[in-house]
Amino acid sequence: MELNDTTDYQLCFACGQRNPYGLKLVFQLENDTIVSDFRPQAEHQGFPGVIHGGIVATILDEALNRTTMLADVPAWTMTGRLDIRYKRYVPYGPLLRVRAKLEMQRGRMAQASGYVTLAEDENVILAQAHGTFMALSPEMITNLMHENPAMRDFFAPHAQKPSDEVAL
Ligand SMILES: CCCCCCCCCCCCCC(=O)SCCNC(=O)CCNC(=O)[C@H](O)C(C)(C)COP(=O)(O)OP(=O)(O)OC[C@H]1O[C@@H](n2cnc3c(N)ncnc32)[C@H](O)[C@@H]1OP(=O)(O)O
Repeated sequence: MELNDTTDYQLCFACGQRNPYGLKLVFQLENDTIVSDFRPQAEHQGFPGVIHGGIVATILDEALNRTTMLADVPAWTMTGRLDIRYKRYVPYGPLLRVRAKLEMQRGRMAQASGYVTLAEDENVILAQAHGTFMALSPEMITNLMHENPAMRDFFAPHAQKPSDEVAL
């Protein structure tokens, strides 16, 4: 199962390795959870020494989103709802870890939860989140593949063969 974009797109703000302004997160599967370590840069601060809450939200959003790849029917999803509790300020300096798990999937909807912690001690929970995610519609996937042929492999389980493709 491919958790990271290896196509020539790679512009996602959170995970795109070609996005010069992005966070360049790389995800791994670990015991049914999605994990990524992240070392914030100076530009990710809000208050001095404090990582901006929007950056923390992005990390959680992206990790929770990835858990839908662990569903019985893996799917790429859009975030419908994201609830975050910022428990402690996220410090600029130490390596951080985000870990997320799939809570449930029903039809096109999935729910997931996760944490941002210090990488060296996952007992130090800095922020936690719960979210609802909706599988991309077949029409949206077809459009994405039409506009970005490299995504065909990425979405292969859902892909229509070229001969099936409807004129857009
Ligand atoms: C090569 C590939 C590379 C890929 C790039 C790398 C990966 C990048 C990954 C990036 C990841 C980045 C992540 C991002 O940044 S994703 C971007 C941020 N999110 C969005 O832009 C989403 C915008 N909203 C929508 O598109 C639609 O509203 C969605 C898709 C969410 C639903 O619209 P849809 O038309 O599908 O459904 P419906 O409206 O008919 O509703 C049907 C039912 O579904 C349930 N429901 C619906 N909404 C919610 C909700 N909010 N909470 C709870 N439940 C919800 C509810 O039961 C509802 O029934 P009812 O209650 O109405 O009766």
